[in-house]
Amino acid sequence: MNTTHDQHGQAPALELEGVTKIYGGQPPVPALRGVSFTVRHGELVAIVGPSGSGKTTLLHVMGTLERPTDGLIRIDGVDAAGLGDRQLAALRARSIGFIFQQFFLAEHSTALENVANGLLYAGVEVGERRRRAADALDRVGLAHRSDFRPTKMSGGERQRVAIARALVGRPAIVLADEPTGNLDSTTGASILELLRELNADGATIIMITHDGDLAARLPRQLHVLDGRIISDDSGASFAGSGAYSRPGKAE
Ligand SMILES: Nc1ncnc2c1ncn2[C@@H]1O[C@H](COP(=O)(O)OP(=O)(O)OP(=O)(O)O)[C@@H](O)[C@H]1O
Repeated sequence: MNTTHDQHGQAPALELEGVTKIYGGQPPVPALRGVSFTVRHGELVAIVGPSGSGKTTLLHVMGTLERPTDGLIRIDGVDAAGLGDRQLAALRARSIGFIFQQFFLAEHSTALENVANGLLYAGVEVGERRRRAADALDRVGLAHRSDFRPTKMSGGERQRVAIARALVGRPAIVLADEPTGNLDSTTGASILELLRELNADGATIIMITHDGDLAARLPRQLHVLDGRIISDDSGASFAGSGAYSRPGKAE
């Protein structure tokens, strides 16, 4: 596959071409069956499908947490298949931010320490890590909670800390796995709005969800069924104000 650079010579944030994933066993389970798509810098994309359709497998493969059985993955123009495990871990630390339904915060560390730890493997010295973490907490509206531990925070606040941690290294892509799944609908809506604001500010975000209504609120939806992308809908109308609409951005 040849990387398609845009008019500024920039490679896409993420490219998948003919990706398959077959889990071994008797019988083998084909979880992904020839998945191809491109996500450009600055996009906000939902990957939506029912339980068992392959979303989690796709997230793991996009995030280089698992290698595909076949096919190509490029992160910011870098071919993941050509990298050994240590180089892949370095690419992941530099280029990918993760947000999970269960937050996965260190309970005994403060919000600031949790976010600063997002830079542990990026070769940034400790003072700078803390400065950038404070900035990231400010971006998610939690500057006043820097010294709180997650145990003293609401679910929505915990997810904001996790989002700050994912964004603190300014990765090429942020992968969010059901980020509102553990939250009530009002808090979930505010987290979705935050993701839209961060995207309007330049972050490239891919959100996995089983919730079609949630997906419909993002500018592009990739529908997954039985390990295949069955549709790629761009330019859907926004349920919100439209302030973050990016007409012509998603192709
Ligand atoms: N480690 C594994 N070993 C064997 N089969 C697996 C494994 N992980 C997932 N599968 C199978 O691969 C298919 C896709 O699973 P996957 O978890 O990716 O779907 P999903 O869309 O994320 O589902 P959910 O929304 O329920 O989490 C399913 O048939 C599942 O049973």
